[in-house]
Amino acid sequence: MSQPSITLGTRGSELALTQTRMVTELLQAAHPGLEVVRQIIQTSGDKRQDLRFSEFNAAANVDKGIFIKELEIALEKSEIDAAVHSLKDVPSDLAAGFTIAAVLPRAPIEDVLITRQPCTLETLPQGARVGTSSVRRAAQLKWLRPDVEIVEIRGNVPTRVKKVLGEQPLDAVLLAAAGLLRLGLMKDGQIEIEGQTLAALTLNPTTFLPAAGQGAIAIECRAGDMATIQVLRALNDAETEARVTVEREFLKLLGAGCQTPVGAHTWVQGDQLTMAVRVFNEADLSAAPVELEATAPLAEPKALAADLAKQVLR
Ligand SMILES: NCc1[nH]cc(CCC(=O)O)c1CC(=O)O
Repeated sequence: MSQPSITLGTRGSELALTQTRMVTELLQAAHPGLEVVRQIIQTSGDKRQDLRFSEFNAAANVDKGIFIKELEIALEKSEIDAAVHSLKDVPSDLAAGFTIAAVLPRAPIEDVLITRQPCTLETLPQGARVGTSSVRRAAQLKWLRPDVEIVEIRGNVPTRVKKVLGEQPLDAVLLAAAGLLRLGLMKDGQIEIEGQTLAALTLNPTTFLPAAGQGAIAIECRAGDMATIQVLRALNDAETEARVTVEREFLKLLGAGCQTPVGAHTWVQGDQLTMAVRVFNEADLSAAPVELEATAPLAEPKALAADLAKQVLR
């Protein structure tokens, strides 16, 4: 009898490979004897790391799934059975014919402020130069600290961390805690990189709102592939699923992509799900954001998203 097997597609970045290793181990634990094969696929997002931030955002706006399109093509051709993604990078309006079969238990959702000396958003030096590749982070930081200068940075996570080192260093960079933790770069409020120690302040998600889906790993497959869906479903975390469903549904109802300046923070208390959102005006990032919060039964994440989206669009 041939051994059952599943082929996982992934991007080739260190973070993507780490996340795929996590999925592989969880699949093998849930299904003893299952063979898990890995296939690395380069995406157009990986090829465009040389583009400037604004050009990249323009490209990403036209083509929302810049980090996932090639993986979906491989799924369509049955070259892979499932694709492992950072959910944050997956468009909220998933292409037809695909489904997110499982989301892993969520990692910390917060953003992190990385500096050479310990520092907060309040004590960042006047006029500090801060690197980010996210309009959501840029808009929120400018809102809290109008004096800072946002510097567009690109590249993978370690490359971005290193922007606070070297010859003309930035004063700070902002990155997701999840990626730093998964890469083993951050521990006890510090980052160790190239023999240097940096300060890493985890930002309170009620003050600095994370991206929808931040910290969640999603596994996507063909919507009609029931055998694969069943295998993947064993890894799904119900609470994470409810939270990311409301966050992503909210983005979708706003017609927003991964580059839209929207922060969303969700939490679960008993059988109640709450979401706080902060929505900036894409055409005028310096305008005051709309800030709202609402609660609904945990079992009705889409109703909660619709309620908040209606209020924002009003
Ligand atoms: N867009 C890049 C990206 N996609 C997912 C993560 C981190 C891991 C996560 O949020 O799940 C990152 C890097 C970052 O924003 O710091």
